[in-house]
Amino acid sequence: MKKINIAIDGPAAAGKSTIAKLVAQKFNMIYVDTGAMYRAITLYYIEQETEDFDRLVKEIDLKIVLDNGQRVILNGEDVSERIRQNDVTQKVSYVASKEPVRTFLVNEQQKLANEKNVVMDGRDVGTTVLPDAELKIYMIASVEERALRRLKDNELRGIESDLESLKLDIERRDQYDMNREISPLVKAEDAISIDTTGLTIEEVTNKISELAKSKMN
Ligand SMILES: Nc1ncnc2c1ncn2[C@@H]1O[C@H](COP(=O)(O)OP(=O)(O)O)[C@@H](O)[C@H]1O
Ligand SMILES: Nc1ccn([C@@H]2O[C@H](COP(=O)(O)OP(=O)(O)O)[C@@H](O)[C@H]2O)c(=O)n1
Repeated sequence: MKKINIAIDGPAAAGKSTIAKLVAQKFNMIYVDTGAMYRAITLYYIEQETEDFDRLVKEIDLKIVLDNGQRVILNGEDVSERIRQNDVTQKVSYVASKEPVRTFLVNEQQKLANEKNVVMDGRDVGTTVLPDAELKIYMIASVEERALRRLKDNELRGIESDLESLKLDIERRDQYDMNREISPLVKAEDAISIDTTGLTIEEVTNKISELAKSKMN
């Protein structure tokens, strides 16, 4: 079987990470959550209280541990759970729109995918990080369904939220991500769109697995 890279992009809470993780497990590939990397820099931004993004990316000590899921280590501390909190979610799209932040992380992500065999999810993976990925998916779902899914996620994680605010937050973040100047969220021309509204996790995983198999042969 041929080694390939798979890029999964799309708006907030469309199911990208859930499906990317399962597809990676199925084919013994490495799963990379690029959103978590933007979230980690955002946490550092909140802690440092500075708008000097050049300084932030120079100083940051960010380690991505890629075994069995992904752990994010910021300055020696595992922040994998912390970066899901509301304060980070509120600011992440702003921080992710800054040029030094994007240049730094795209470079890190390209290094992670250098040997192929990764399933990487985010907003600009198919367009910017891995434009040569063998399979590109653009995953969408209705805002209502995405907000409901995130509500359940938050309940499980013990994060307080309500449906209406989640819907507003998802819409606001999508608008910001789609309209920023540098590598905005957009479907790559050669990406395959999958609308997961009303589909089960298994159905989406199977669909993408079939596509992946056809690229590996
Ligand atoms: N068909 C589906 N595809 C993907 N995720 C689904 C589906 N149905 C329900 N979910 C749930 O929706 C949530 C999606 O969140 P996540 O994978 O973090 O999305 P994203 O990475 O796009 O932000 C998960 O809790 C997952 O269990
Ligand atoms: N490749 C990426 C991944 C995330 N991001 C930014 O990081 C934010 C958080 O990404 P995420 O994947 O954790 O978002 P969720 O949909 O999981 O909440 C997004 O809203 C984008 O602003 C990005 O700009 N480029």
